[in-house]
Amino acid sequence: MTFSVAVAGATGYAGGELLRLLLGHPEVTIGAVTAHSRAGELLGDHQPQLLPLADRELGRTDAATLAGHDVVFLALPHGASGPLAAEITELSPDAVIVDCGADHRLTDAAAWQRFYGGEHPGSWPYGLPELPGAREQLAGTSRVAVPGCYPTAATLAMAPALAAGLVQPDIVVVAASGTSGAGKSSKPHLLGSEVMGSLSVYGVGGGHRHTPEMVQNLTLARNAGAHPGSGESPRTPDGAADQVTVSFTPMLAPMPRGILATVSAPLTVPATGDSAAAGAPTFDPAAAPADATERAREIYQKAYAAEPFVAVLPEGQWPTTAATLGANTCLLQVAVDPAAGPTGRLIVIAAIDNLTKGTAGGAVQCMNLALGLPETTGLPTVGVAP
Ligand SMILES: NC(=O)C1=CN([C@@H]2O[C@H](COP(=O)(O)OP(=O)(O)OC[C@H]3O[C@@H](n4cnc5c(N)ncnc54)[C@H](OP(=O)(O)O)[C@@H]3O)[C@@H](O)[C@H]2O)C=CC1
Ligand SMILES: CC(=O)N[C@@H](CCC(=O)OP(=O)(O)O)C(=O)O
Repeated sequence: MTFSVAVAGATGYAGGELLRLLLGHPEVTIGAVTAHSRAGELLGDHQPQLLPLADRELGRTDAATLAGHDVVFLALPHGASGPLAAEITELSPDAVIVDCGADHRLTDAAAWQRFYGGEHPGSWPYGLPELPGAREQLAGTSRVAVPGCYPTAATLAMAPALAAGLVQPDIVVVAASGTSGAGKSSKPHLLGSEVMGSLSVYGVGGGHRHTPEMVQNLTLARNAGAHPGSGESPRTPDGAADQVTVSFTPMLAPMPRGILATVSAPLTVPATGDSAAAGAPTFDPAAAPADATERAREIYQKAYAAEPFVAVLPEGQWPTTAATLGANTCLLQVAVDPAAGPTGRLIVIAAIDNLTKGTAGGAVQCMNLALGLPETTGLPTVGVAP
């Protein structure tokens, strides 16, 4: 038996990548493919890379067209998926709905209000299976909120260090993204002549809407590590004070896809090995390797040993976006700068393809979990390099 899937937003970048992956998925058949301004046109006119679907007519993005499928992927602008999901559910109560947009990612209504505005649409199970507890929530779910692309890279980069108590909860993220992250609709700052041959920043000073998502994920990772049912008390009696802080600076890189993130935080224990420093590490510095970078590598290798899509590269190798293109992978490398600040600083480099592990690949990974399929079904781990 195969599962029928529909893709709303099939003319967009996320929709196109979803269809590329779904065409190679052995357990699904592709049903409705829908669009907004291009409804009624042929998919092949907008996604020429999807040759087997070139003659498919684009349907309208409405509940009637999307109902009757086992799975519906929504790859629509922010705000469009909440009401549509409710209408689809009325017609197809058992459908699995996977939302690639931001509408259902945040649990904190105040953060939603501040960064997105309008009424908080509520939160759905968060689609990053590698986050503590998430895989269990996603198994058999009928709702998935696919993470933002930058939060995927930043969370995978820093969660193990926070969970292990290796770093203080004071995180700095600087990440460069390819232009497809901004979607297909033309924007003046994304014209070829503005982007080519130039690297630029935006959302500087805490203004980017992915900041609260990173805070949410990294706080969860830290707390999961701090007291994972061991009877240990939380680090502070006041839950809010336990929150991780994130300073995030995004950059636009002159390339179509890929994210390279540099994520760093001060160590809890000085890199030189003096264990009398601030923080309450759950790892044992006395039993860990003397070299701080080696210590960090050990924590990351252990954290991701069983993860099919996250790899800590061999010592001396650094992640590149090219090595992840088209693959549902996140490549990591860690280093400690012992001279940075009083304790030294952990630096983690993460590379993903924003459209694959950063959106559509992550979405298919979650669909697999929701449907009870092996998590890796239909997902490439081999990148297209150079
Ligand atoms: N690009 C990325 O790297 C990532 C994207 N996402 C999320 O995925 C979603 C889609 O992004 P992306 O593919 O990049 O965007 P695009 O701009 O490339 O595509 C948008 C799609 O939505 C359709 N659409 C436009 N307006 C409406 C509307 N009012 N109602 C219904 N459908 C509409 C478009 O149809 P038509 O062409 O017919 O107008 C098109 O199919 C967004 O929520 C985005 O935040 C998440 C993570 C990363
Ligand atoms: C380069 C670029 O512009 N990237 C997008 C993020 C893409 C993404 O993850 O999207 P959503 O949160 O919108 O789903 C941005 O910074 O707004």
